[in-house]
Amino acid sequence: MDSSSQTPASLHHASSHQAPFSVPVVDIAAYVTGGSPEEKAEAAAALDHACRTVGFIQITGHGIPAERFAGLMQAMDDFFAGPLEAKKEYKRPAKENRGYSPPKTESLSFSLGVDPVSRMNDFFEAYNVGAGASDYEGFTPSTGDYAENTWPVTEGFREKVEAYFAEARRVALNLQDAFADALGVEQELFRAKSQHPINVLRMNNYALPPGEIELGAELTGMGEHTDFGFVTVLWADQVEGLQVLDTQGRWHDVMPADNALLVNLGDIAARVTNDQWMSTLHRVKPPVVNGQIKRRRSAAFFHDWDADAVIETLPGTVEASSAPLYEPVTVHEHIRAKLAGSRAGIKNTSAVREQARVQAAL
Ligand SMILES: O=C(O)CCC(=O)C(=O)O
Ligand SMILES: [Fe+2]
Repeated sequence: MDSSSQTPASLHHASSHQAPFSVPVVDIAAYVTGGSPEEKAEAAAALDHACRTVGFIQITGHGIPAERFAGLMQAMDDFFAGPLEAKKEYKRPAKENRGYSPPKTESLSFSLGVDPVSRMNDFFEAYNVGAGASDYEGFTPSTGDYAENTWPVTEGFREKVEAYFAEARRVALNLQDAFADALGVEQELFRAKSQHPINVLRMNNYALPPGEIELGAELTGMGEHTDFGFVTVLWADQVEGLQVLDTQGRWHDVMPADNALLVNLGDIAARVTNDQWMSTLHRVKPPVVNGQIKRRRSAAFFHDWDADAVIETLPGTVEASSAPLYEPVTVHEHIRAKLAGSRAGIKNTSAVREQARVQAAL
């Protein structure tokens, strides 16, 4: 998998005695097209191994047709190419997590309560869409996690993005069933927590206009963070920039293999498994070539469960002799604390375990 996962040369000497870092490739077709019990068991075992050791996976057999990806990329290109002032028309209050986020208005490391290394906000710009209350029939939310979307006038944007959103959501649900099998719990247990899931698609554009880069400055596309939810389905350009922290505290560049989607676990998965599965720290530092950022795009679909679902350890994940590592918390409370950090600059003080891992990184 040389082309999909590389260790920067400067890290080779430090890690030469360890197994090389790679993000496992798992074919999930059995869960997409209804494979045999044996095929499902094989995929579930491979997912379980990846979730215990890396927390990032590359999935093939996801069943998303090429034209859905092409549509998503086109929609992103058409919108982000517009002038900043026009894009700012689509800004929404931070707590709604919808619409346009201009460059340098968010700081993901604050979601962990960690100061950004550069003391500057992250330079990505993003457009967020998500499940609104009206998407769930007969549902009246008691929290503000289900804001309706704002759609830009960009021609075709809404249709293309909605079409991709539906596919990514389906993949997240296929994975959720596979994860239940991998953990040896009833699929119904996770489905019951996903009656009206907080689902968000964040389309990220890492690009800075020429002249905005101070060479030598510590530029961060997106600061180190763990994702907040259960599972993230991540489409990304095959351009370097995404870096993932391994269990030894070292960062590694990760690029998706041809036709693969990246998948990573979020905090909910780590909390319900009492950290047997990993909510892996990651960040984005796109390469600077000839004084210019090499443009990179990504689209992260977050499947975050219902706002009122309680995040607590699954049966069998806490040994009789040990205690749960996290207090039970609702999805709403957990997501609020993280978003207040990244989008409103209020340091999250409830991410003690994740914070310690960032600080231990080399
Ligand atoms: O751009 C990427 O590859 C990662 C994006 C990401 O981590 C996120 O949106 O949470
Ligand atoms: Fe992320």
